[in-house]
Amino acid sequence: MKQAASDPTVQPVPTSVVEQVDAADITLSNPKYAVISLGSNLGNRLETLQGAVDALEDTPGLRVKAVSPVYETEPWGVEPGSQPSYFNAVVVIKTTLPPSSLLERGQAIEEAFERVREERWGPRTIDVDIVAYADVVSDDPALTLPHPRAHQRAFVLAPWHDVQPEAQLPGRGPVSELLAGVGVDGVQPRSDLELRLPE
Ligand SMILES: Nc1ncnc2c1ncn2[C@@H]1O[C@H](COP(=O)(O)OP(=O)(O)OP(=O)(O)O)[C@@H](O)[C@H]1O
Ligand SMILES: Nc1nc2c(c(=O)[nH]1)N=C(CO)CN2
Repeated sequence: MKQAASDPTVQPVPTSVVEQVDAADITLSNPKYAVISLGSNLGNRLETLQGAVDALEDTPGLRVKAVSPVYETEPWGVEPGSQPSYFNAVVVIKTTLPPSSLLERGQAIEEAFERVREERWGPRTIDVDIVAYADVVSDDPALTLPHPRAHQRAFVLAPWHDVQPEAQLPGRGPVSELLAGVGVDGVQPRSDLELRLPE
């Protein structure tokens, strides 16, 4: 209902709030694709990855569009043999959540699986990384987009390439070329295992 300009109960809405609401409206009517990397090297790795896929699909404003094959991968960035091997997979989603809310949701899923942060690149029940969000490029340390190490990681590029062979990593180029550059050493498809796309 339109209020009379002289109505003393009507407070002006600050411009910053109007901008935030407008931004949220645009996001809501304009879902974006994003790519999420999942990794686990502690506990029941396959069950944990499936739990993370299901938790993503249970998120309001988020639909899982594709789930990659499962790979068994050598731990990256640490002394060889110092950690159990990982199971890795990539999930393509469509979402109305802004990047910051997607990060929060990923961190809540990590907490739900009792991930403990002890050392950099330490073993973990589950790691949920945002590889890319639409064509957003940002160097914010709290959420760097695309993920700052995704282009160096065969455990991200190989499963992503399986589900989106034509994909591009914003600012870095075609996933197929990045994968050819890093090679697939230490990254084995586990075709005996499968993650389910939630119904
Ligand atoms: N694209 C991103 N996806 C997830 N976290 C990110 C991203 N960019 C920045 N971060 C920040 O990185 C912090 C550390 O994340 P995390 O503990 O998962 O790192 P890690 O998985 O051990 O290592 P890596 O970042 O190399 O995968 C998070 O608290 C988060 O704020
Ligand atoms: N193989 C493999 N290595 C890693 C992984 C991972 O998911 N798979 N995650 C890391 C931190 O995100 C560090 N190293």
